[in-house]
Amino acid sequence: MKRIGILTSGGDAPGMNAAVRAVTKTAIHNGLGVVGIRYGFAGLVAGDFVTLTAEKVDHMISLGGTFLYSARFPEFAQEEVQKKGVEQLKKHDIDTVIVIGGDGSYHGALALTRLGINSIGLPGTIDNDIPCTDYTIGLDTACNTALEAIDKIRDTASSHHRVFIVNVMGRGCGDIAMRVGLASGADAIVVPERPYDIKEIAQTLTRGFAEGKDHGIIVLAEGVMDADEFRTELLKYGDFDARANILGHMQRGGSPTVLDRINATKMGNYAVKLLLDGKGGLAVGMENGQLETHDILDLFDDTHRSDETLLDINDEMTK
Ligand SMILES: Nc1ncnc2c1ncn2[C@@H]1O[C@H](COP(=O)(O)OP(=O)(O)O)[C@@H](O)[C@H]1O
Ligand SMILES: O=P(O)(O)OC[C@H]1O[C@](O)(COP(=O)(O)O)[C@@H](O)[C@@H]1O
Ligand SMILES: [Mg+2]
Repeated sequence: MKRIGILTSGGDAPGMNAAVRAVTKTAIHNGLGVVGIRYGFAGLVAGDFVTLTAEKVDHMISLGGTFLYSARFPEFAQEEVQKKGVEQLKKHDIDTVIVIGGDGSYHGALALTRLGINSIGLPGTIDNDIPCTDYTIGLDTACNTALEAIDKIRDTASSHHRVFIVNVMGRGCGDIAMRVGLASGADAIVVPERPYDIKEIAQTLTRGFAEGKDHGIIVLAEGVMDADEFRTELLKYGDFDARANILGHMQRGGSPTVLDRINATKMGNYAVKLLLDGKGGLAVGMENGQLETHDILDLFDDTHRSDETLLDINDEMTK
């Protein structure tokens, strides 16, 4: 093993830079070279490579986004395109790759391993939608950013006795909504993982206002439905003023939290050790704070399991 290539792919996530830094510093400590591949799999195929040094990654631990840039490059699903990527790696003496991204990016990591380049996947996505891990890099920062925004929305909601429907990211996964819903004291958390009764939510809020409540917050996962559509439906059954608010891409930015920095650093350090042991085709995850690995192939047959106890607790306090 000579040189590790590292790339970030799919949606960016706070902590990706911390993971790249950890990989670079660990690799250098072990006498290996590290090459940053810019723009995800698109840059891999184009040969957009940059040598990483300890100095280059030194201050990266606190920066949001990804300094290697990211891309969505669906063409990488085609084997002939993957082979072009492998040619580029061979040309640059890179024999192993670490891919930081979500479930889509793991397909790319597995394809590289099958073509002879041992690759390890690190879970870099705010969505927390990857099977066999209860944490993904960026989740904690995204939740804190959304929480801060909801706390502010609550101020204006109270002043005007309004209900706010706050749409948070997560694609088909409700984990961000479950976390920030509970942490913000939402009146309802609406996620794809669990059926909901919009009439019941509206009636509970109407009753709350009648009893002296001065605002309402509904945290809506983006995978359920559009926030405006939800508002229209809600107002059919409720007697109150309501506004819809989409938090959007702000949830992907910002300096990573302590948790995201520590976990990204642990995962980056671990990924290099796996490659040094000759491993490939593995995804690094975390369960109950402990690092774990799973065959990427097994992930594709599995689904992510959310901590639905958060919903149970919220339901018990709000219904
Ligand atoms: N089936 C696949 N085979 C190879 N590469 C893939 C495959 N699916 C996705 N990718 C690569 O991973 C990238 C990121 O995937 P995407 O689903 O957009 O985000 P994420 O990895 O964050 O879930 C894609 O743009 C593509 O380059
Ligand atoms: O940045 P885009 O292309 O608008 O995509 C938005 C999507 O990306 C995410 O922010 C992150 O998703 P991935 O990590 O799978 O790329 C989702 O929460 C959201 O649905
Ligand atoms: Mg994804």
